[in-house]
Amino acid sequence: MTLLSVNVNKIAVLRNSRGGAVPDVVQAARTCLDAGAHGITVHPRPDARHIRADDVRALSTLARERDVEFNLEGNPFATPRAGYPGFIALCREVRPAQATLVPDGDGQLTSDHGFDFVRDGDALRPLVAELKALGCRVSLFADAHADAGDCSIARAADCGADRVELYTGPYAKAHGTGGSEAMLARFAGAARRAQAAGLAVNAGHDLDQANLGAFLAAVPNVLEVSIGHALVSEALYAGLEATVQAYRRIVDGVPRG
Ligand SMILES: CC(=O)[C@@H](O)[C@H](O)COP(=O)(O)O
Ligand SMILES: NCC(=O)COP(=O)(O)O
Repeated sequence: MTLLSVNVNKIAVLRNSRGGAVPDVVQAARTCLDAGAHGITVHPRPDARHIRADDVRALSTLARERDVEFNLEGNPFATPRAGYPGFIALCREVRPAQATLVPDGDGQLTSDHGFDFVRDGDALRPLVAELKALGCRVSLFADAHADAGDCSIARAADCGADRVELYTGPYAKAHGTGGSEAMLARFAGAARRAQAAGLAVNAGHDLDQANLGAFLAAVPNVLEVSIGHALVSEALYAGLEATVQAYRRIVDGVPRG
């Protein structure tokens, strides 16, 4: 079974564009949960361009009230600054059910790569251990490399992680082109290598209603997808409740009518 975690970053983008409190990020998250989302994801960034520390606290409270998973994503190596206490500090404070570590540069437009587990392993290991001691499940953002070479995804297990989140941007880009089948085979291989190393598999980035079904059909045992940009965009046309319900039908494997 694949769980749907809705990323509400983009609700905060809209709110911040006017500097007020509308739209309400917590109300949007509540609507998603009421519509069937299994959890909520946010990825606060050091420049606080969308989700802010206070949003993290409020959404964490909502997730606890609703007994659903709160997935906090971010770069554990980003420098804290005014308004951004740092990813690990936020995890210490709110203890998310899942902490997903992502190797983004501070000014990056969006996430576009996973960890290099050979290079980053020694730095990740103590952070993963601390997060697990806090009670968080730990997932590491990972590329689906074409082969099982030195940067093999299986090395995420040596860092102590519970899961990897496959960075699905390259698949989304290839979807609908001639390269889609090869890309799906690449992701299925990466998932199998991770699972063989004892890691469970999540996936996310640029997944949408058009590409999600084929991904889940081809890649074995994806436990969770986190989806934000496309879902919030599609909700502009169809409404948030109906859009979340449409994603639920896809992750639940309900054939499209
Ligand atoms: C790790 C990942 O793929 C998402 O968290 C994505 O980066 C969302 O971040 P933005 O909403 O800032 O693009
Ligand atoms: N981890 C991926 C995520 O939370 C949402 O990514 P996107 O759907 O906004 O690209």
